[in-house]
Amino acid sequence: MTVNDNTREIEAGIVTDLRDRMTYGGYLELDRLLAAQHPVSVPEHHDELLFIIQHQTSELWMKLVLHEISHVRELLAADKLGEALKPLARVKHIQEVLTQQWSVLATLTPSEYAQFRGSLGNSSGFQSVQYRAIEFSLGNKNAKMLQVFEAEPESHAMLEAELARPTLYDEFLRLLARRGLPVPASILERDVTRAYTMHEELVPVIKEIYDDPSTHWDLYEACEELVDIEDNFQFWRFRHLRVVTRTIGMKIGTGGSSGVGFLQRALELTFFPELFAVRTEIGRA
Ligand code: HEM
Ligand SMILES: N[C@@H](CC(=O)c1ccccc1NC=O)C(=O)O
Repeated sequence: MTVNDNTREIEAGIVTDLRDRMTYGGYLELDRLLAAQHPVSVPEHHDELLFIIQHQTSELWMKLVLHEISHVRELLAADKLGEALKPLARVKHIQEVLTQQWSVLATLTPSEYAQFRGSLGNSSGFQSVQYRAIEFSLGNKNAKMLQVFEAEPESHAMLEAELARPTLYDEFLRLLARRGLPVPASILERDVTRAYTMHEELVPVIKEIYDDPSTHWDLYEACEELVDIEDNFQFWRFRHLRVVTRTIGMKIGTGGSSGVGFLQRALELTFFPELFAVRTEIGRA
């Protein structure tokens, strides 16, 4: 019964005796999750908790991105393109959350950050193994990045495995070839431990899809999902760059890089070059 005291009645059916039952906190291991925020500044700076949580939530979403990209690659290898479109769309939405989230950290002023930046030592996002694995899985491979993880054998092994694995785009192009599209052999046989680079000969193959979407509808849809994913990746990089610029200006990074200049150069990278190059050709004779 709702009495007019603006209070919701707890229904009789609601389980309140939770001894020996699965609970919310138990299932989610919240005791461990919520005990993992340890500011290192002394005295503790109020805003360091924001900094930690922004990174930890990003790492949780990155874990899911990797999980989904792995799944998509397995589905593509099994010729299940239709099924792969759902997890691919999920990746895109996670990226949107990750990009939106920058606005929370942007409330950190340069003065506040300067008060605890010194406590971070040489730690840096550059050392994020999951971030590097996502970059690798999308085609931005670089064996030199493994050096950073030599002191962390598990991370090193994970990244080494990712380096050797065909990328999302490799799997997609292999599927195109199995579908009868004339994907050049030089691409299908490429050394997958190297960064993917532009292959001009692939552009007319992709153009076949864009010139006749109804014949290749699922391929067409997949190409556009990949373009969304590259766009979203660039939006994340750009937001990072802007937050870094407003927070530390032109200071060098804690990881030892030049800072803003180094991050700026990442904006020149591309995962799926032919999917962008084809746009110049569409509608041309
Ligand atoms: C005030 C906030 C931040 C500042 C000032 C900052 C600054 C920097 C700088 C200067 C670098 C270049 C490497 C270095 O020399 O340290 C870097 C790299 C990186 N940061 Fe941040 N960062 C911030 C927040 C974040 C957050 C919230 C994340 C999310 C996980 C993140 C992830 C990364 C990643 C993945 C890299 C490597 C990028 C690449 O290799 O292109 N950063 N950051
Ligand atoms: N590289 C940043 C420090 C930083 O942002 C950071 C430090 C520890 C863990 C993650 C970080 N995030 C991104 O680089 C800086 O130079 O201020």
